Amino acid sequence: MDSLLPPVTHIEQFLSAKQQQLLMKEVVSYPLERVEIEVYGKKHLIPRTQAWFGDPGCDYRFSKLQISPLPWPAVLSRLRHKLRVDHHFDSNAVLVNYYANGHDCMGWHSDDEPEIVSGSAIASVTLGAERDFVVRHKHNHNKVNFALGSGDLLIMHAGMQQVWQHGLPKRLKVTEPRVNFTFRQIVAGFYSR
Ligand SMILES: O=C(O)CCC(=O)C(=O)O
Ligand SMILES: [Fe+2]
Repeated sequence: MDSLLPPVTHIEQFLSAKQQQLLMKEVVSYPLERVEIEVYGKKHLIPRTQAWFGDPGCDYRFSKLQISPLPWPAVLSRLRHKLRVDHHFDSNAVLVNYYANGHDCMGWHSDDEPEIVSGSAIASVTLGAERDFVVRHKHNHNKVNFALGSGDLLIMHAGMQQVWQHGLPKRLKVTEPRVNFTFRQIVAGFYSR
């Protein structure tokens, strides 16, 4: 696969204003954490906070940390259901990332961890401040920018993670928070035996 465009679908305003409001209200109660990760032997605090929700057994490994899922909160569970109904998108876990302002960010990576069902799609829902989500081809470095606004859905289709990386660069002029939810398909029990 050596295409010019990444295999993604961007659906603006997937969530209504009311749905966004309900979700934002719930996010305030999430136990968001700024975890410490080790990169090339050096410890860093991530430039954002996060929480991991999912079905039992859907553990996730982040740097050297193994994180067990918290049970699905009500509104997030409804959003998972809406993805299934509207887009036939099945997931059993979601990573919530909270970017307090444009100083918070996420570096280049692919969502290709071994506990993710190989070749599965990932659905990303955004709330709050609009931010650029940048995708680049692993080999030819072709870059594509998606301005993700509040309520938008971005589906990264099967096979994308093997060929493309993505990241959320700093945008120092942004003063408002942004929340992102990446719904994933995890191999349940991957780390428990
Ligand atoms: O915040 C975003 O839009 C990206 C999040 C992401 O790439 C991830 O959670 O792996
Ligand atoms: Fe990602």
